[in-house]
Amino acid sequence: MTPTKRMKMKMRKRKTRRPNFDCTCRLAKEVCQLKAVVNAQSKTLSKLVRQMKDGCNKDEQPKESTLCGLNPCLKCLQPDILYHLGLDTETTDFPKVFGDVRFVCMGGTPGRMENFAYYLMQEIGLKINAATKLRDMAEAGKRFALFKVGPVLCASHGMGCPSISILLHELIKMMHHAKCQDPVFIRIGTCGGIGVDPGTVVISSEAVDGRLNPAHEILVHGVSVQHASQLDEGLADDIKSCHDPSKDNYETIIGRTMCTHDFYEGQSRLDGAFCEYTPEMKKTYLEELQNQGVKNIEMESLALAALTSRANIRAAVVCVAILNRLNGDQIKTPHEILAKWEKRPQVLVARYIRKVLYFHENDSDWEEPDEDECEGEAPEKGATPQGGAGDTQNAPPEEAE
Ligand SMILES: O=P(O)(O)O[C@H]1O[C@H](CO)[C@@H](O)[C@H]1O
Ligand SMILES: O=c1cc[nH]c(=O)[nH]1
Repeated sequence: MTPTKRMKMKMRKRKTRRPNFDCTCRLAKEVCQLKAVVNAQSKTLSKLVRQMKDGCNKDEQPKESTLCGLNPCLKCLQPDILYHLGLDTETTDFPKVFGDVRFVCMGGTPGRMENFAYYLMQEIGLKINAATKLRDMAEAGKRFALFKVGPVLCASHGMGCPSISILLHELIKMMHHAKCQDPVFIRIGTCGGIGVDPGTVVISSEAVDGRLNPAHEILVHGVSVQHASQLDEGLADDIKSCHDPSKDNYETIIGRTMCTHDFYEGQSRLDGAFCEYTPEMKKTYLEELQNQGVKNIEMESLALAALTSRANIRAAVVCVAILNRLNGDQIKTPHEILAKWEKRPQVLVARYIRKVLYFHENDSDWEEPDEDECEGEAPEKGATPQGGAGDTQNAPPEEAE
């Protein structure tokens, strides 16, 4: 047989085998996915059994939350009404419903946070089947969206410090009433980069205002009050360590974040409805920010940093830069690319949460699942989990970008 004939026959054979191959591959993936979920759940079960054995005589129910510095009058509010979340302490048993919360993740839009909740469900092994539906727990408040995935709350915060402040007051009270222990608050968002490539993930070391002052200023009784806006350095490092340069084709950096109360003039844009400065003045200002170690600009970090540190809550801000402000103001990147970039902070934070939930110092069998075997993006809401051929000991397979 001539080499060309042999090749043609091989190709024909390959073609006829393809449907079978695809089917086996899909089946194998589904089996692995299921295996991983079962593994993750049996892990949680063993942990519970271990806790039961270890701590039968211990008092398991904490008496108070670990939060501090809160309003002393909270105990007099019976019920306490969290108006914008549409929840109150009379009709909801906070310790029962929210007592297990360990992470509170926030981002600007309800859609992003709903997607993130579904993604997390899969990543932390709580997605039993593709039809699992999440309920918006703050629907009655008609302001913010709130989803709960096991120990993780996912909330939308709208735009700007006034909006996120209202959410934070109510979430912090929720953590207090629910007697939560050491909850960690993380904002996953978008930002304008300063001298960084679009698509880069910036984790904030601290939040500063337009004067580079690391404080969130509010007016109380007409008097200016400033609250320090430090963020948790260790947490920022832990989240950064979840970036894997060999697999993630983008950079993750830590730097100062400037937080403004406006997207246009506050961020020295030239494309707002009003502009009373020159392009040269803008250039000088942004370059000064860059010289001072500012890596990005967004609009909520000051309030988040200040309110959480007042309550003794560890917090982080993880944002993807959707443009480099040194190169322009308008966001021209196509929507599909923006949507891809928006998932980068989510993937990083999901990895961090998985690590905290599934890694126990005493466990010798911790094994990061092999991401090479998992293909695809973080899924859209309600989508069937894809990829995940990794057979893991502890956690379900992780979706890679
Ligand atoms: O991507 P999100 O979380 O909405 O955050 C950023 O995007 C909004 C401006 O477009 C501001 O809220 C800013 O902080
Ligand atoms: O430039 C930007 C982009 C996103 N969010 C901001 O606040 N500014």
